[in-house]
Amino acid sequence: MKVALFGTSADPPTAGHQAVIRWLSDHFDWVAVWAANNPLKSHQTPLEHRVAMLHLLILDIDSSKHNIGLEQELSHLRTLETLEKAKKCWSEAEFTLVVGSDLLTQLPRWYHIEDLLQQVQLLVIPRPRYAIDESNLDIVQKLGGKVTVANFIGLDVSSTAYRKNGDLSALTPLVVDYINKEHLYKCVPENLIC
Ligand SMILES: Nc1ncnc2c1ncn2[C@@H]1O[C@H](COP(=O)(O)OP(=O)(O)OP(=O)(O)O)[C@@H](O)[C@H]1O
Ligand SMILES: O=C(O)c1ccc[n+]([C@@H]2O[C@H](COP(=O)([O-])O)[C@@H](O)[C@H]2O)c1
Repeated sequence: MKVALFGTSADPPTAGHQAVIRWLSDHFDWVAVWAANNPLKSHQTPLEHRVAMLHLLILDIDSSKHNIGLEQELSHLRTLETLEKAKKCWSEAEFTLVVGSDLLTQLPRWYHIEDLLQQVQLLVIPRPRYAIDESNLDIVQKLGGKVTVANFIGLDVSSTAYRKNGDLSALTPLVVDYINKEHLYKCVPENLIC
């Protein structure tokens, strides 16, 4: 059984995350998704809201395989700990850690990255504005990464584009409704309540 592991800070989750998850659903037996805090970043919204938005984002995906799970119990600051939890859930699985190409430069700073890379396949999703640089790939491979680059290009949207510029095209309607209902991200230009 091939399990894709896709963690996100989901602050907020975007149409870009949704497109990645949809693509993973077509290519894996099971897609495990969770919202996590990132020890290398600060977050604007409490994790419980980010989980709720991620749930709405996944609900909206029409997957004929019904193989997408919001596996919030996997959430941890360190992906190595997430993997340990995943191994308890799916003892016979082959795990593929999924990251966008922007994370290639960050990965070497992750906790015990060599241990992690030894135990998973690494799938990199090309992302507009983050060209895959051979030297970054090389560094990850030297750390033991068994890297595949997906034949799928992510959307040109990001959580930052919403937080900083109020780019609503980054978000899906259910997530926009949730943000409005819960009065989140009050300082983004679109919301004008700061
Ligand atoms: N549009 C996208 N295409 C491909 N991968 C993406 C896309 N958006 C996010 N990802 C990947 O999803 C994972 C979670 O990303 P994250 O939640 O940090 O989104 P983000 O838009 O980069 O957020 P921020 O702008 O806050 O840094 C990372 O591996 C990231 O590379
Ligand atoms: O293991 C680590 O040291 C580590 C460092 C930074 C990020 N991560 C994980 O990477 C995933 C993507 O994070 P982000 O902030 O880019 O959405 C998420 O599951 C984080 O918990 C993990």
